[in-house]
Amino acid sequence: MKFEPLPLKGAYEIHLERREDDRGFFARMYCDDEFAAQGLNTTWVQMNVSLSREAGTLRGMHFQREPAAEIKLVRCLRGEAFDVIVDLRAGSDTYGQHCHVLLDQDALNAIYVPKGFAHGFQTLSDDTELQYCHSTAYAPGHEGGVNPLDPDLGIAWRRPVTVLSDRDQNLPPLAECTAL
Ligand SMILES: Cc1cn([C@H]2C[C@H](O)[C@@H](COP(=O)(O)OP(=O)(O)O[C@H]3O[C@@H](C)C(=O)[C@@H](O)[C@H]3O)O2)c(=O)[nH]c1=O
Repeated sequence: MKFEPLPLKGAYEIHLERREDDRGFFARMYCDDEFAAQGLNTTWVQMNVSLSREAGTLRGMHFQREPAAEIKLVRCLRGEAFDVIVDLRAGSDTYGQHCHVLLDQDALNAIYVPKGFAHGFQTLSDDTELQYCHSTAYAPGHEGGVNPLDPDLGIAWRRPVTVLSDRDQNLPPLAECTAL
């Protein structure tokens, strides 16, 4: 596995390494030892999958507050997604800034999202499936979000938004979010 730091401190793009042979390939998706050596989380309590049928679907920007703040490890199992994180950490030099990774079934990559970030994505192909590992259990009472279309965030979504849940349409702008 290769850990490539993203512009926002603590976040990484992770590249799985293929061992190719005439049958196909083998790759390690997660490794306690390698994550620990990078100082990353090694305790995952929930694994989720989502399928978005229509290209252009947008989900986000989501987070959970303490005491349920979570770290996420996100991969694309099918299709392609423009995956974005926003730094909402109190006192962070990069508060309010975002960065992205193109998650792609063929690229065999993943994004590591530290605590204190909002996360979201837009699908770039039909029937895109994302898999998440979470460090903390789902806690609806501690969920929060920031509006993915807020001009103050300035996220250049890759295509017209085709599907956005009612909840996500009504998320508050960055200016109304309190730091995490
Ligand atoms: C996130 C989650 C949702 N649910 C339920 C609640 C609801 O009935 C249904 C769909 O939930 P949502 O509308 O919140 O799904 P979705 O909008 O896909 O939420 C996800 O968005 C991306 C961007 C993330 O980063 C994830 O952590 C998660 O917040 O699934 C669970 O049972 N467990 C969970 O862990």
